Amino acid sequence: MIGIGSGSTIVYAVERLTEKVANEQLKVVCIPTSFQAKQLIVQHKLTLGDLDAYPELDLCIDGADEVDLKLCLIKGGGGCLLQEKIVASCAQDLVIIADYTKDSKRLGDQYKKGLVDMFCFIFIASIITYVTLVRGDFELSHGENIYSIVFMQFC
Ligand SMILES: O=C[C@H](O)[C@H](O)[C@H](O)COP(=O)(O)O
Repeated sequence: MIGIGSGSTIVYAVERLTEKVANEQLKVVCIPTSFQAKQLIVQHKLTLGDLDAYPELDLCIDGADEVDLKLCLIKGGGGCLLQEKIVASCAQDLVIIADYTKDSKRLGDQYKKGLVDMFCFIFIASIITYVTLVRGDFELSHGENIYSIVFMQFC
């Protein structure tokens, strides 16, 4: 069981993994850290899994946005903030692949962006609480990534 990270660097690792799986007839299940990682796994015809079925991973491979002298990292520049940390936390080992462009004396010297992960279910739960308290009853419906709130009554 291997966690597969996101970004541009991980693509090389997935290509190599695909060759190894084919050449050595390995049985490997890949758990994605993002939608991009899921697509990468599917494109390479690797076996796709998830944490529900495989909560314990042998390894997780990922990239990084910046790496300092003590090997501390900035990650998540591609927006895979929470999911990649959850997948990595389920793995016995985490392998980070980074080239010299990610090298930094002090974190933040190179990578200056700040990102916030907004998880729909948390967002929606907050809206439900707020709206119930302030505005009264409503109906909530949702599709894959689309949420809509129909208010039954306005105060
Ligand atoms: O959210 C994205 C992930 O943390 C990536 O691993 C990180 O941004 C590095 O991506 P790249 O290999 O494209 O530099």
